[in-house]
Amino acid sequence: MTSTPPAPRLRATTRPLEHAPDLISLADPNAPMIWTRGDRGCVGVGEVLRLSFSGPHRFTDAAAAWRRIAETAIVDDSVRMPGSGLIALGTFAFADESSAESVLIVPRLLVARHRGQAWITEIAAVDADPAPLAVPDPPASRAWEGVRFGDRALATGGDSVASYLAGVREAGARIERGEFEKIVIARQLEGALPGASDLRVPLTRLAEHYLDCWTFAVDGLIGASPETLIRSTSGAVSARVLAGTRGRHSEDAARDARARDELLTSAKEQHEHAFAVQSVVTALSPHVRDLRTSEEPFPLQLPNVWHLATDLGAALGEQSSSIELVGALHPTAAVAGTPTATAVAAIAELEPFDRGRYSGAVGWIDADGDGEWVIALRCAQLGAPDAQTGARPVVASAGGGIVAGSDPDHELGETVSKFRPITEAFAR
Ligand SMILES: C=C(O[C@H]1C=CC=C(C(=O)O)[C@@H]1O)C(=O)O
Repeated sequence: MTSTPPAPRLRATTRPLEHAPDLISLADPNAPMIWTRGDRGCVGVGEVLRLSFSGPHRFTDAAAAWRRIAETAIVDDSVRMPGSGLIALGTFAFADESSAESVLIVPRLLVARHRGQAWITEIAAVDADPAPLAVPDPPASRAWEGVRFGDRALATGGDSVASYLAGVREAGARIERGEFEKIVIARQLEGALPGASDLRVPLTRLAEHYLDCWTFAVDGLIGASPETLIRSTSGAVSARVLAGTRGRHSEDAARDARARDELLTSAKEQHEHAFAVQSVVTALSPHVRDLRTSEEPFPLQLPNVWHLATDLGAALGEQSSSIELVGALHPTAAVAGTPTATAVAAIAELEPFDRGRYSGAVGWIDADGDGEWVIALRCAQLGAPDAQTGARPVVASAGGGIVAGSDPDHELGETVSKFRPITEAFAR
């Protein structure tokens, strides 16, 4: 279960920078710590504190541990922007039983920008010597040979695509029998990243192509997610719910427009989307006031897919930190199903792997508990380097919502579109 060392007392000092540096270029090529979207975001350099959590109480444990650290910290912040002062980046596993660690990491230096403004934060134990408040030089470029992905070998030795299709068919049969209404079934790809690869290459590609997504790298989890689980800033809360997908046809404008219109008018996709919105509204309602949603689902255009999207806004009704809100919302019907508990139990039965952090949460939290968290989608997890070759395993995951009438082959095609951000970013 969760194990946390006694929390050191931290000091965080934030000062403005005259120029906004290129964030990704400053990241550690081997272990990048990045959170960025368009002209906003931050890069962490070095690590002062790492807290690990696991099991069913990982969110409440993390919220409590962070509250203790924030309460005793000395924060000297002359910038006062979202993401200035004391910050931790984090990633949380999908399943209560997952063997993947959930972590909060406090970087030693954090360089951040928000539109035209930029700043630097130095964080250390109160009794440690302060580091200079200067932007470090970008690390030298390294090689990039890329990753060739293939279907992930099953522990049982079977065919992973056949196993995915069987899982989708079985899910459909259970929906017909009335066991649940919606379930999200995923599959995995795997590859090997050569030793000494520069992970700033795939991160730059993700950030440049997926402008409506948060590009992230936290503890080896790398991706670009379009789905905001929760953003909380000074009492205002927002979220973006996605469910319902069509692959893009960027080479053929008429076909692409048909795919979008089909998505908007499909009763099945609207039904699948409604489950996801309802799960967020139900989970968020006890924590907020004045909850409002966009009138109708709108088409969100990404380079690889169209999604049905609904934006939510509300006022925070009580003193919940952003991690507590993540814990209340997770897992939404966009990654689990409806009803939640039945769907989660069936996922454990029908998917022949531990999802790890895929479809969990990734984001950041500040000393006031404010933060931004997305659902960890369109992502891959890097493993430990091989002792001899230095190569690291990379596992990518993608899934889709199954409702009454879902077609297994269509669902398989949808996962191919959802893998594209990762397979293309990690290509040679
Ligand atoms: C589960 C995934 O996507 C979710 C988010 C948006 C649309 C989805 C869908 O249409 O099925 C999924 O609910 C994934 O990308 O692996």
